[in-house]
Amino acid sequence: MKTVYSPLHHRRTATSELDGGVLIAPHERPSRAETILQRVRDQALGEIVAPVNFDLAPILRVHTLEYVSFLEHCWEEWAAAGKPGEAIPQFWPARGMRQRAPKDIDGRLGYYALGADTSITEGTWEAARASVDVALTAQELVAGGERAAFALCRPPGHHAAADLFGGYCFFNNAAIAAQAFLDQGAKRVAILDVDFHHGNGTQSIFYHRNDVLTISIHGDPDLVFPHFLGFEDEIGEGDGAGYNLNIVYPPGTPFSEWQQGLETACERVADFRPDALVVPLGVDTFEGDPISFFRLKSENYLAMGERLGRLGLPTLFTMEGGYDVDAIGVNVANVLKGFDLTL
Ligand SMILES: NCCCCCC(=O)NO
Ligand SMILES: [Mg+2]
Ligand SMILES: [Zn+2]
Repeated sequence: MKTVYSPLHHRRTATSELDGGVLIAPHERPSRAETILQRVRDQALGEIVAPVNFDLAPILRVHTLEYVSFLEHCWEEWAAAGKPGEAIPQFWPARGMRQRAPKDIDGRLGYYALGADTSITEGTWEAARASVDVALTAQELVAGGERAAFALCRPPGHHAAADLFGGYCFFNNAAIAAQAFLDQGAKRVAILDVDFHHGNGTQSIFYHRNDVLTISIHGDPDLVFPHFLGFEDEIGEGDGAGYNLNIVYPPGTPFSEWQQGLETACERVADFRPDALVVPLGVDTFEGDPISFFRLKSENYLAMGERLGRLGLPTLFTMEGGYDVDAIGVNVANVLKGFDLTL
């Protein structure tokens, strides 16, 4: 399958991530994308394609104008305020306070952030836009007849909601691509998130709709980020009731357990009869991942890809998490290889 990649991901090179009370070198770093790209090339998985540049219209089908404008101008406002470090939120509209975006940049950062783990830096806007272009270019390949395409997105997207950033995400690449399928005539799209973390942004974007089925298999939010969404009783609301499925697993879950969730998810996708499948592909389910607690092994990603391929659907993969940089290339390529075995 083809891979879409943009070197503009390098414009997102943050130097600080708040973790454990200190600022660390971010887990979500440029070497992740470069390692995956090298493995895709070494394995000759398919052509590497540069993205087409899209305007804001597809982004605004998912994200609010106020939020997009905040992201575009945040860094310049932060720098103009004379702040010494990277733009990191400190204050939130907590319970009992007014849920509105103030004028001050500190207040605006907290209003639009779901956590303090994700800084905004000079170049973040450009990299996030390019990551959307990568996803939309891959979506066009699939809509144009390719059985599957891999959007090597960086920064990732599945934690980003209509007006929220965090968990290293700014624009929800997978949601924007899913909406593009619908805007081009698809009746139903399924999103099956295999990242270790709950795709809270994706869930909330489509929570009241029945034209997008959102499924996520992830670590128990009672024990891990995003902490406040992703529980199994979240099934959708209104027209969307029954069109959201969360499958939650505990620490130490091996592939033999995890794949039962994948089977449940795939059967739900098949029942939904979508015109396209979007797979937010995080490989932080890996046993060596530094911030996660599942125990998948590299060879398991072949079986993961093969099961997804057996759905027989036009499929778009969007890169999400995975922070064992030594293993990320092998693990991502194994999903794509396993998928291609079913062609
Ligand atoms: N810094 C808190 C954890 C962020 C998780 C990022 C991720 O991999 N999401 O899928
Ligand atoms: Mg997931
Ligand atoms: Zn993740």
